[in-house]
Amino acid sequence: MNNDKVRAAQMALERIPEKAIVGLGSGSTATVFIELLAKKAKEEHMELTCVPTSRQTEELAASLGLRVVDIDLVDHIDVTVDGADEVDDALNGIKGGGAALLFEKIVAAHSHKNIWVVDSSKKHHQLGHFKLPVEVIKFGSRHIYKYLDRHGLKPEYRLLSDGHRLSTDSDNYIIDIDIQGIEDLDGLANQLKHLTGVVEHGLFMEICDELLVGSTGEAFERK
Ligand SMILES: O=C[C@H](O)[C@H](O)[C@H](O)COP(=O)(O)O
Repeated sequence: MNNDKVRAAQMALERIPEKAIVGLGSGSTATVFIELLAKKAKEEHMELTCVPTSRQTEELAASLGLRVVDIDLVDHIDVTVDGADEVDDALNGIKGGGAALLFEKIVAAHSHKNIWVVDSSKKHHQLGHFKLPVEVIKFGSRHIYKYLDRHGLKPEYRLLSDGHRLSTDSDNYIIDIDIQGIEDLDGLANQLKHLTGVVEHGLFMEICDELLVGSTGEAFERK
């Protein structure tokens, strides 16, 4: 197991109350957290209800004995622990490298606290090293692709290893775009949200409340 991920996950674990509704993120770092959480919950008889952010996370959490419920069955989520693909100094980030950005953003929006667990390679002064995932409805997606191309964003459909296009948990496509050098990310987020056929994008602005960096043991709170 990757030590940086374990350390970040352990730091997050300390922040989970004995009784809580917990949002479970997706990806490899979130997976480490879920495994540790399931172990601690069993050993310490924690009273947890968990809300997953992807089918994969749902299956994992249930298989480890965590109580998993649909987001619509809870009024709110106390704390969500998730990974990120890139984070800047203001704790804004890019997510969706594992194509789970839509459910992740919905769960985050209903969480009182959002904790991200990363290693220091994900931290950059400005976002754009990681391609920004944009989730689009399949119908007419080629037109969105062409729009993004015309705007110099170098779009690429996310493909599976067999060359077919990836389908998300909501049966949409992901188009990854290059946002290097773009300073007005709020403007970009707004522009993307207003494109008919775009379901969501992976820019998570002012969502992360606390960032835990496993490789250094540092914790940062959003100002
Ligand atoms: O869609 C996937 C999620 O946004 C993940 O949280 C993100 O890709 C980070 O994953 P990992 O911890 O595997 O680097």
